[in-house]
Amino acid sequence: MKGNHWGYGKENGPDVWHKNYPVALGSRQSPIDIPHQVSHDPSLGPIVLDYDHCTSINICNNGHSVVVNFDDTDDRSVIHGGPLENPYRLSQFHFHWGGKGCDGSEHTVAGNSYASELHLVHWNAVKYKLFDHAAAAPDGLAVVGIFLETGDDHRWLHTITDAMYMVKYKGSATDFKGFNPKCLLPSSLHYWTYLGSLTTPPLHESVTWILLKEPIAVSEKQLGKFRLLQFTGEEEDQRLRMENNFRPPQPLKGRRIRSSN
Ligand SMILES: CCCCCCc1ccc(S(N)(=O)=O)cc1
Ligand SMILES: [Zn+2]
Repeated sequence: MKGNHWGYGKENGPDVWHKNYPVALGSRQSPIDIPHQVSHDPSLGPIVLDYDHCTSINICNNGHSVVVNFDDTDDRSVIHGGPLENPYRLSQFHFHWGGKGCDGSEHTVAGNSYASELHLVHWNAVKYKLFDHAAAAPDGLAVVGIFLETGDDHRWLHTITDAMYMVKYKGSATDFKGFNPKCLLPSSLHYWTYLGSLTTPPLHESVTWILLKEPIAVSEKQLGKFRLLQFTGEEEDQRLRMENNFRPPQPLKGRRIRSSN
């Protein structure tokens, strides 16, 4: 049996990650709860997502989530503005979700969870040569978080859920070209922002979080397709349904959360 790798089960879940990743008990961990009252910062400009020339490459199951990877060898898809001092390159996006009828977002808003949370992961290629370097630096990453709530079918999400049959097992991947994540954005780009961390090991405290206030609607049927995925590989005896792959909110430890208008 391979080492006790981290996961979301009883034996290897968020409550024990600190054993192998002591930063789990650090001072800028994510996710967090966004309280009712957040200071509005008029100096915070709008976030700009320049994804018109983005190039998606593939969709894969990494044993923790379903991930769509992008070509980030140049500045073809970047975000800038808002709290960011540089443009940050889009590297990948992925989701976190719950079980049947259970919520699965990572961040919560005034104690309320959403059904799921989409993370658009970007890195500071101005200051760092490689994603892995940026992922370990305090100003290395910028992740845009979008809440998913259950409602009508999402007109563009089906292109992702339809591909999930091809990546059911951990370690599987398939081509996924021509997808522009702009189609997953809500109508308003109003956001909350704070300094935090990766929400999975290695839990590096390297993320400027930008959480969009407005959720997008997806249907229960579409969410159900996420749960066809498995944490386990095709060759493993255990068949573990991929669900509840979220870390609960962590202590704020005095951090300021700012709100765009
Ligand atoms: C040195 C390699 C680090 C790989 C970090 C991969 C990763 C990216 C984003 C997130 S999340 N859920 O905070 O958006 C978690 C993990
Ligand atoms: Zn994530």
